[in-house]
Amino acid sequence: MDSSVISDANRRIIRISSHLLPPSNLQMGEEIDRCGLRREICRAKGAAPGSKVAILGAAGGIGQPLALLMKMNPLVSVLHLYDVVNTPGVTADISHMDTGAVVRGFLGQAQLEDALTGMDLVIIPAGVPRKPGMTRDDLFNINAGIVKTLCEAIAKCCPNAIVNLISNPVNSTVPIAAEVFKKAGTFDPKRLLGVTMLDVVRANTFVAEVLGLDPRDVDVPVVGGHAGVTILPLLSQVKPACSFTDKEIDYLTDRIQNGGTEVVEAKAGAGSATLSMAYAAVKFADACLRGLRGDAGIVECAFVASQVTELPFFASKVRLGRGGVEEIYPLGPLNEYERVGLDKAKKELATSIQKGVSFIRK
Ligand SMILES: NC(=O)C1=CN([C@@H]2O[C@H](COP(=O)(O)OP(=O)(O)OC[C@H]3O[C@@H](n4cnc5c(N)ncnc54)[C@H](O)[C@@H]3O)[C@@H](O)[C@H]2O)C=CC1
Ligand SMILES: O=C([O-])CC(=O)C(=O)O
Repeated sequence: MDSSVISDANRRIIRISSHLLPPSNLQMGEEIDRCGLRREICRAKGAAPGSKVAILGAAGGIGQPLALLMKMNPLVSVLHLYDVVNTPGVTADISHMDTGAVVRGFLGQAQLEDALTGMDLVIIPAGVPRKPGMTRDDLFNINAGIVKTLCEAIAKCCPNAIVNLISNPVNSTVPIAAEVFKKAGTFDPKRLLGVTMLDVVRANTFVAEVLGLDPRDVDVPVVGGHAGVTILPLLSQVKPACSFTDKEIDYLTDRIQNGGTEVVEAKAGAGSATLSMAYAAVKFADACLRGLRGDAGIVECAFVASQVTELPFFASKVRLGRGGVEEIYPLGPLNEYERVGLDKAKKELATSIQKGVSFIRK
């Protein structure tokens, strides 16, 4: 086991760079803080109110800024950072922030169960990102196995946690997670949410640009899924109420559906959206945490098990509450342009969902 990681579960605590405290100096059961002092010397802090949150893939391009932003979230009392690489450094760094959440790092498969035990919310940005020329589905072969392994551990260690799944292709990874949970007997459709918030964030931004408004005042429902034509912005339902020319509708639909590719191409091989995704993930996680706390009227779009269409999973507006997804809203009236888009979206989604399901059932 790597001893350079902060881990209460092993009663082994190192709060500085591991090179200052060689792992070989530590015995199981020893508790040492940054000055080499035993932990019992430090005065105990009462348990802070708030939720316990784990990020799986916390050392990655999304994971690091996501960890930073979750450490700043006052609804978080404990923040567990898990990855297969680099968590000691990320954890040491983030843990110096003078905000309330207690941060602990976990490195490698051997510490996955400790990372998950007791968590209320698990956010998963683990997995490989796209390079130019790839589709999200091209990530399936690697990311499907990663999501499977992580979800098996969630089913075992925190079966009641809310899961926010970011890893692509979301249209397939959410069905994979559902199948893993079903196999383990822990599936609760209210608690598994594919994160499509970045599509909404982009849609709000691009629509606000066209309308000459502040994006914070704009609300665009984006339904369907999270890849290409499955990303369906409902421009007829934008708030505040407005109208668009045909040219604006074509431009906005194309830009929203291909926002991810725009970033992948601009990064030219260095990955996909990370900073805007971390922002979107935190916006979504914060909504889930406010729901868990019992706040009323929290509505966001997410890719969930659904009966809104004939497909078993679909992204649409959902109301979040203490149990996770408490209500799934129908799509509302669609215009002809959106009905055509919906048919295209459903066709591709059906294939992607089936691919995820078959990966586990095979
Ligand atoms: N849902 C959405 O809207 C979006 C999804 N994504 C997806 O998020 C995923 C992550 O993207 P980035 O952070 O940019 O990639 P990245 O490569 O920078 O980071 C991924 C992290 O996952 C870790 N990882 C790999 N295998 C793991 C395992 N078995 N357990 C735990 N951690 C593991 C890696 O070590 C790495 O630190 C990609 O699949 C990407 O396509 C990206 C942007 C938006
Ligand atoms: O495009 C990608 O590969 C990453 C992603 O999902 C997004 O930015 O929407």
